[in-house]
Amino acid sequence: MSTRRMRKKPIDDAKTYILSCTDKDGFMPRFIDHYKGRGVFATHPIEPGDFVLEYRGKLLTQVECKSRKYSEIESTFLFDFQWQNHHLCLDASEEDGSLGRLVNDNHKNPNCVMKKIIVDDKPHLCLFSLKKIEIGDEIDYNYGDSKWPWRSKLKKNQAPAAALENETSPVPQMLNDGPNPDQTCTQVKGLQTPAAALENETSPVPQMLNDGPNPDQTCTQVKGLQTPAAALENETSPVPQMLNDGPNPDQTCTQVKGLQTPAAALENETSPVPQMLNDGPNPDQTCTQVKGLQTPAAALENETSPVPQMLNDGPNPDQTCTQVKGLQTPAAALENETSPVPQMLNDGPNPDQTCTQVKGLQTPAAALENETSPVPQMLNDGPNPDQTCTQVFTVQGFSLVDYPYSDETDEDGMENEPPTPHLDVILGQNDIGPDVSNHLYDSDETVVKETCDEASPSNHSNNQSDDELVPPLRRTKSIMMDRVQDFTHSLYDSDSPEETTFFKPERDSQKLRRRSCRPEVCPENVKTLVA
Ligand SMILES: C[S@@+](CC[C@H](N)C(=O)[O-])C[C@H]1O[C@@H](n2cnc3c(N)ncnc32)[C@H](O)[C@@H]1O
Repeated sequence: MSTRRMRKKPIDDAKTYILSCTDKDGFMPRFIDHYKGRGVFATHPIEPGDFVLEYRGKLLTQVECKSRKYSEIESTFLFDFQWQNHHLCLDASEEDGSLGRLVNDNHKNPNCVMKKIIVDDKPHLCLFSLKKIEIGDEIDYNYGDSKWPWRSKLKKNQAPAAALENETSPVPQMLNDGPNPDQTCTQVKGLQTPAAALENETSPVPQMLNDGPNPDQTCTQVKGLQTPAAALENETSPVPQMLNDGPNPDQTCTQVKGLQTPAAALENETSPVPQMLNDGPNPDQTCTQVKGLQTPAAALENETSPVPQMLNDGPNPDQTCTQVKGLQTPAAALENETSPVPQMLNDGPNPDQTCTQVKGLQTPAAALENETSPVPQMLNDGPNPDQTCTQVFTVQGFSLVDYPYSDETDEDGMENEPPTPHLDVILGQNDIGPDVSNHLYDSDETVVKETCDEASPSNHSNNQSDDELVPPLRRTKSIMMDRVQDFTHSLYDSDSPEETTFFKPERDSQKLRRRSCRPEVCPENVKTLVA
């Protein structure tokens, strides 16, 4: 008799983890180097087509996303995509301990691809493997058609200066821990449904290790998103107004206020885009972290450190003690072998912290700042393509450093090439691996069928075309979801050809920044903090 365990359908697997708001077992974050930062590595073999990780974060409208101010580093955690004619952004800039956000870019030979998965009428971004992934392999995927600085070999022998960046940088975000209450409404609900419970029976994901999101916050959000009452309220809008009540008053009052400035309010009146305005960064989180990042000691260390490689594998201990413990200590590694839920041991952010930051992000001062920014902060149009290209290269400042691990050869001619047309990306994608659809599974069930009710208000798209809402350049930078369909359409059809996802280019800063050790990934910081 065969003892072979039946393989769970990848799509169901994905849903399980989406609903439980946990990461799958079999992956570990590890510090790679000062340029690449952390990466995610397989600790178990992965079959082609397998669900890998969710790219978790806060689901925002692009309008809201643009109204927020992100640091350069934060910006690299923004993932724009389209869904049902809505232009959304997954903001994974908060260090919530999830692994999906730590997966690095590989545009040449990625082993994973991002897909949209709809659960409870809400889109999620998930990585699926394109090929067999062995233990020890780094998980990666193509960030999209963009001249990401690390793809080019540029100036050499210029030492990066993270310390300088720390002095001037507006609060890198990757420090805090604990699940973001904004994110998990649906997930929390999902955790408690019988269906989820059943699914979890076959899942190796224990659910109860963390405190989880604040139920009050979550309920409100879920209400906002899903009750018929909310739909009624939106009589003038074809799209449900997913305006939640905002965060716990202790936390992000200012931010919520900031989000609801008259301009935003006007926008909301006419915008067909669901207003998934959640409450931004958790105020609790970043104060300590920021402190941790900006202490003179840390700065000095960054300046003088000869870049030790591989000493640690995770975030700055100052920030995420619990998280680091859970995720990254050797003990945690062992734990990971037996426990698939390394993420949820901590207890969320401290409400005291980021009020100031949040304020700073949203106050009129921030708006003024935007006025002087070379990057237009407009509602739907995003940056001018030209500006953006420059921005990608100059704002991030990567071009200043010798990126020793560039995966681009000089022959690639990336340096002087204009942004690759979208079509090239699609074609390029065909090269990234074999068609693995046969290895997946054959399911008649699609995520969309399962969760997207035709009558759902969220399906009432406006007449505006994508072109009107999304600037062409963004498209050129997008990760085309549909290219994934080559091998995944047999799985589900949650993507429509026009739907795209892509990371945002850096938008806010005008300065050339240099960077080396990002504090949250600096081994020396970890050492110091651990000591
Ligand atoms: C979404 S984050 C990925 C996690 C990141 N490595 C970290 O430690 O937080 C994107 C950032 O990772 C780095 N990165 C991603 N892919 C890279 C690559 N192929 N080479 C070098 N750096 C990369 C860049 O700094 C980029 O801004």
